[in-house]
Amino acid sequence: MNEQVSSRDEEEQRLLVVLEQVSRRMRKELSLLGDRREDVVGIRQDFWDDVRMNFSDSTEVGETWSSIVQQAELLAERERSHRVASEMVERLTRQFDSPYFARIDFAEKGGEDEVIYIGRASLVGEDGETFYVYDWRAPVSSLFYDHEPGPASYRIPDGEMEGELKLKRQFVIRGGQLKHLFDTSETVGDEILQAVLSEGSDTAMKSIVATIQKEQNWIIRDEKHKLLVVQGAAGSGKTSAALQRIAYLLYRFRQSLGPDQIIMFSPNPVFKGYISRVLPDLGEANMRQMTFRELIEARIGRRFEVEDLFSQTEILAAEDGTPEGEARERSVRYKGSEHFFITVESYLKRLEQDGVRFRSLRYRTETIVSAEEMAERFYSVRASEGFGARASGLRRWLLERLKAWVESQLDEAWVEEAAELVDSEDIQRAYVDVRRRGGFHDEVFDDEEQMSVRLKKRVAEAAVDPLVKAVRRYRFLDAVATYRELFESRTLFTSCSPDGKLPLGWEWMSQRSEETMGRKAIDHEDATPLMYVLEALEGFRLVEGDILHVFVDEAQDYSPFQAAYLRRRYPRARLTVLGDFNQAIYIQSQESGGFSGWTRLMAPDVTSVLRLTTSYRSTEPIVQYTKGILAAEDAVGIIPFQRKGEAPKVIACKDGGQLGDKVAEDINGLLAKGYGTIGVITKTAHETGNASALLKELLADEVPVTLVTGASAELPKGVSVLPSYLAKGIEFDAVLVWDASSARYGKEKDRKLLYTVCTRALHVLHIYHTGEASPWLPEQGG
Ligand SMILES: Nc1ncnc2c1ncn2[C@@H]1O[C@H](COP(=O)(O)OP(=O)(O)OP(=O)(O)O)[C@@H](O)[C@H]1O
Repeated sequence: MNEQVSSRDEEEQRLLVVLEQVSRRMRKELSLLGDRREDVVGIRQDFWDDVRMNFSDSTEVGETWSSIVQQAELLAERERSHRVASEMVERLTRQFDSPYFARIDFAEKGGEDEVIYIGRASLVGEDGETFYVYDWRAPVSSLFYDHEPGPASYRIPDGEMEGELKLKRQFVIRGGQLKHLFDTSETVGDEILQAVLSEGSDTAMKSIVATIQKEQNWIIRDEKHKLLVVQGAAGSGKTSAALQRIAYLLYRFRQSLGPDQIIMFSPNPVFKGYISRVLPDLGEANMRQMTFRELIEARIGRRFEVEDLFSQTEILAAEDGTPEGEARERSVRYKGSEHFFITVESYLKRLEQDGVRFRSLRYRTETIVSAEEMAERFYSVRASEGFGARASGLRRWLLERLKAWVESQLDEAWVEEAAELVDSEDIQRAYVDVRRRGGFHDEVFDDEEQMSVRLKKRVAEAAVDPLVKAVRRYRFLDAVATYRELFESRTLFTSCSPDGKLPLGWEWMSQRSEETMGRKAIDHEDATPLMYVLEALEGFRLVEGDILHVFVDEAQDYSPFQAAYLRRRYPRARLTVLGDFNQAIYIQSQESGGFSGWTRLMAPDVTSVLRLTTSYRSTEPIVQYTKGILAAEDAVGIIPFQRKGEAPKVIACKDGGQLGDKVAEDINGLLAKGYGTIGVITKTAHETGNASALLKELLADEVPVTLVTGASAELPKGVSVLPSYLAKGIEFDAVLVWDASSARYGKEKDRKLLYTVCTRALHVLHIYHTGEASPWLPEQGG
């Protein structure tokens, strides 16, 4: 019997032992769950029976109340333990399917060999001491990811545990059956990684626990740095590593960190849906997810019409080459820059002395409090108190002024007249009010008088109610006017700018802000600076101090200004920032080469910049081909993972009609071959509409064609037609590029966009074009 066969037998035996343990636990949990479920249902049904309802006097009411509270608490407790038990059952079900994926034999220095099995979750025997399986996040498990057999060590709370790694074995277990077993000398065996990567893609991302690579493991387990910046090639596993890192942090700091204290910034709603299954599959709850757009909407979207990044991109593409387009592009680049951030910062410093603009409180034509009075009050508080104390002081004072104004109006004719006209419901309320205050007793004879005062007061209060609400929300600060001032006064701008200069095109920007903000429209490039000014004036009262980890994916697409804003908004958070400068497709961040805005956010000693170079997503021919799209110096650090596949194809078409026909034919062929997800990627949303309409016409009804828009949150199986910027971060079995002609992708700035589009492919890449092909497509394609 050779060694491999005997170890297979042994492992099968051992698997049975583990599965027996899992099923024992399962039986126990299920019976507990059954009991608890009955409990919960029982309590719900008897809830009101067991509550002693008695409202005859105040003591009885008190007792009734406490018996309600008691029942509710009991119910909550049972429901909580019911939830915990059902989560446990879910976990055990997953464990029954595949309890572990690796084994390591490790001997501590001078110690015995220890056999350790590693899985998605740990499994401890009923004695509480036998570790059948270790969680992949346990300290000892890092041996599996970091080392080959030989001398090895792993981190423990008070140092390093050194020893020798004697065996490293990988398993594929599915449905409780041992499918494959490999002993490996590589860090993590290529066989399994090959197998995983050759699978068809799904509509949602999968976890990579069993095949995490060494460099990825560093990202996942880093605890030392406050700012982790990862530059990684397309498909190198940045997003995967980020999600595994979240799972790791939730495990490592489970006493002090919850999923609601972690926030992930995603590039678009489609991506949000795409990654939402990974953490639940790992048995953890999802972190909060947001797009930067949602942040803007929440902060200023209710009051203004704020342009989004996608519309801005489409407009810039449409106006490309025109003088208007060039001026706009310059403004977009500038307003995202660090130069502008510093300018705004020093403007804010000046505003501490003077210059904040306010909005008067007016009722009809009467000014209740003028902007000048507010300014005087605001600046009467010492600057050292900060904007926050000044603004909240002013807010309090304004609320009092509004109250006083209500009192002062009671004898005014407009109030008296309006009070005569109030409806019966108001009279009723006034009556209740007066009664509550002790009115309508025999000895009191001014009830009528009181009623009338009450009614008048209600009238005056209702009149200023919108003002009170606005003051509560700090609307008296005119952030827009304050911000616009920077583009109204040349001398003001130059005095704040770090080099004392106006940016090129300042006049154009000045005119533009008059046109847009004058009609309550905010260009996307103004949204973050405006938000920043607004929040600064309010003293950053809405900063989210409870967030402890912020993850930013596709970080190359954020402007330095946005990076600085996020840092400010989450002051206590550690940042994990992941991106690829080769995929910087938005004008707003191209100036900074994609990253400098991030790497300078924190001090160098708490910052770590890491690189991921191996590209796992695409086959080797696709990686080699897409490297050729980039400038030679940008393509240097991209290494394909060796996985075979067909060479990408470039297909010339006579015109749009022929292009549609050929793509449709291609789709039929690919579906027949079993490819589950096919992405037809256009440059802009405008083309997407046409392409999907055409394909729906050409393809049989049963072929599922979905038009993916900015609002979609789900990526379906079958054929998705989507614009380039919504394809960010996601992947398809086959990518069909819709019209990569030189007319569409001819400029230098289209190069990275084309690269981003083509790198979405796992197995098949077909590039269609009409007329001349994009100059960025490498020769060897056809
Ligand atoms: N260690 C790994 N084991 C298995 N699969 C992996 C591993 N690392 C990455 N992959 C796979 O490679 C693909 C790309 O990963 P991911 O989306 O995380 O890369 P990315 O760097 O964020 O890509 P991009 O920047 O192009 O959006 C995914 O299908 C992922 O599952």
